[in-house]
Amino acid sequence: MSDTGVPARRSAVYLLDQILGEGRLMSELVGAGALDRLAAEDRARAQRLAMDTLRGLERADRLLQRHLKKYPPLTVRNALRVGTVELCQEAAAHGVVNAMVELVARHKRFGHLKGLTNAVLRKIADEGPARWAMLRVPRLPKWLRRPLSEAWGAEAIAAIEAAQFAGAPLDLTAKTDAAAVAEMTGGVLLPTGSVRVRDAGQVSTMPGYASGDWWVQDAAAALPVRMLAPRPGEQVLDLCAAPGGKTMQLAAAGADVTAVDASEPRMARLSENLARTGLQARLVIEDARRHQGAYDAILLDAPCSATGTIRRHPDLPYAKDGSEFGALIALQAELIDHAWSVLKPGGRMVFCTCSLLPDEGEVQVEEALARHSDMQVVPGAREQPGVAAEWRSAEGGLRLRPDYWPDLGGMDGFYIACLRKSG
Ligand SMILES: C[S@@+](CC[C@H](N)C(=O)[O-])C[C@H]1O[C@@H](n2cnc3c(N)ncnc32)[C@H](O)[C@@H]1O
Repeated sequence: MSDTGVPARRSAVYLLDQILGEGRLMSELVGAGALDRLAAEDRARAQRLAMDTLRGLERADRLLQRHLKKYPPLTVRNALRVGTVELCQEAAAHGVVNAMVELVARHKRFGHLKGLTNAVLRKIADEGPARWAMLRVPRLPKWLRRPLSEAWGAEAIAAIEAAQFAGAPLDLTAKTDAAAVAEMTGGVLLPTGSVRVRDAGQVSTMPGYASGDWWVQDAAAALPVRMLAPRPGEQVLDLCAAPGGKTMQLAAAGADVTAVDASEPRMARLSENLARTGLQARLVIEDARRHQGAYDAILLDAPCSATGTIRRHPDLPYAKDGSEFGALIALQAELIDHAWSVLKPGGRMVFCTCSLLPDEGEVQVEEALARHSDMQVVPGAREQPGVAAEWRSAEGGLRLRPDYWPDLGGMDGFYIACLRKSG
């Protein structure tokens, strides 16, 4: 980080302004170059500060409320929030306060609020850390909490929120030898075969990254391909493939993979990932609903609300409001129906989403079964190493939640079902 820490903190505040004020996603902002002018270390630091602040936003606001008669403009409020979260996570108080005061002082319109920033953050430095620990685990915004509570119950939501507040470790999928990857990265081998690394630094400098021995993939996200169980030489279609975590698993298993995705920039990342890992797939940039062919097996990782990934993407509940979910659910059904038309009789398809909403999982499969008389669920596909019986859902799929594996550090929320077409 730069000496003063001001550039990283200023960028963290900018990210928060855009997420909380404009409803933009962190990935969109970073992809559009919001952090390009920072040094690599500052880029990582800015993102970490913004994400930590979003995870702790409710607590930060409660502490700040005590010292503010009225809310300052969003940028200053966000500077106070970042400072509060840092102070309560035991960063050196003088560094944080000085950096935040300097940042506000240099602001073209709000420079006059530097005195307020200084006074408030000094009070937070004195009493904030002790109070922070006594505040409740931050809750999801109501628009998302309500449907999730209806689906999983109050106790589960509290556990899911605790998992989201805790954040996520780094999970890796090995190209060939998971035990060797655990050894080289200092990680632990998880029951399902992924490798988990705690307190990982910069991914690209970790052992085995440049040589393509592994790729980053949450343990839950690694299960759909295990359930599809691709065989060497099989014609496998990976629909909605980018950036390619599952494509690489399919290719590493020896399948003949066609990867389709509508997004050119995301497909460029898939291409880079294949080059780094020395794996091969045929890449097609097109709308999956137009893709033609006849495949032995299909993996459909459909676009969804991504509500299962909030541990890693705490911006999502703030940038979104659920208004686009209806269109996503309709698109998922269209994708299932089209994928089914390019699956050979006797073939199998795994449908999955990184969502916690049953409408994007269990219900989607129940409705697909009603539309397709030649579709059956393959409940046996769930019998994978490390997969617990409690994760099984009634219609034959697998329901994964962030509050599972509490002692191991959780997992992303996912829904997965393996479907067979009558032969
Ligand atoms: C959940 S992500 C896929 C993640 C990927 N399977 C992996 O494991 O890395 C969903 C993808 O669907 C793509 N997508 C959305 N609508 C699409 C469509 N109509 N046709 C093809 N791809 C689409 C998005 O570009 C995005 O890359």
